[in-house]
Amino acid sequence: MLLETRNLTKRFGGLTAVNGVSMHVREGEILGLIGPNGAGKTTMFNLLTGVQKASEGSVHFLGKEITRIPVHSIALMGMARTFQNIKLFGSLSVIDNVKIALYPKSQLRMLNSILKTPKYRAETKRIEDKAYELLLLFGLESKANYQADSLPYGEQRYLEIIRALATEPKLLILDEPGAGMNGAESDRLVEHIRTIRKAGHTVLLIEHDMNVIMEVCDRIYVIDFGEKIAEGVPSEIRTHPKVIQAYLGEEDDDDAGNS
Ligand SMILES: Nc1ncnc2c1ncn2[C@@H]1O[C@H](COP(=O)(O)OP(=O)(O)OP(=O)(O)O)[C@@H](O)[C@H]1O
Repeated sequence: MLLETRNLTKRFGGLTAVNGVSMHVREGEILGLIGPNGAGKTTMFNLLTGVQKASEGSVHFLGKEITRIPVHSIALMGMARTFQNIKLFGSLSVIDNVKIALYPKSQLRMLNSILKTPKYRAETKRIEDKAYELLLLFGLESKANYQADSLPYGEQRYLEIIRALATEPKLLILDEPGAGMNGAESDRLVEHIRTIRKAGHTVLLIEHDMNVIMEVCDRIYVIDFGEKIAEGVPSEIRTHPKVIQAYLGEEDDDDAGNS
């Protein structure tokens, strides 16, 4: 098992944001975690990535308990994430944004770079090729030399995913990747996530948007009021009475808010 939570619980004072959630992610799958507004998705995400610490229960990654491990150590173990807010180097080119993410794994050393040794040149070429290969996955290769913040919103979010992939993570966690995208952008997102899976990556997708999740996930967990209310393949989730109830309840809330 790549990632596993056992009875994970997080309390904020009197409020239990996540309540005894057990879930697992298998290698090579695309797993979805969904739930209506305030269900506890962000809190789950923070517990998995180490940003917040559990009140009870545990998180295991690659067979090791990581419940109390600092966030940067978890990242070094191979858990990569994207952020809800775009965090690119906006004034740099698209390809330089990818290259920066590739450097920590590269063999470049200061001396090699000063002396411009053959090893340095070979490694620079390897990074350039790898960066193009990643851009190609998302159809961004023709925009490699554009300034990153000149890209449309959806493509900036794709670039964020590419940067996370560049670190060659064992697990990629995408936090609401479809948020703020228009219909065409989120359709392309679905295609790109499928491409990532074909390339052998394991993805945990945390989303509010049911459509994106239903299109790409192998399995789905649904939480509501901090508790797991359903798990299964998309067809099971789509027709699950508790899921329908949770999302319909949300629509009712929205109606009430709008009237
Ligand atoms: N730091 C915090 N202190 C107190 N309460 C919190 C904190 N973080 C989250 N909560 C509460 O925990 C519950 C779950 O919130 P969370 O943000 O995890 O839900 P969510 O599913 O991500 O919601 P959304 O889709 O609206 O972002 C909510 O009632 C929220 O108000």
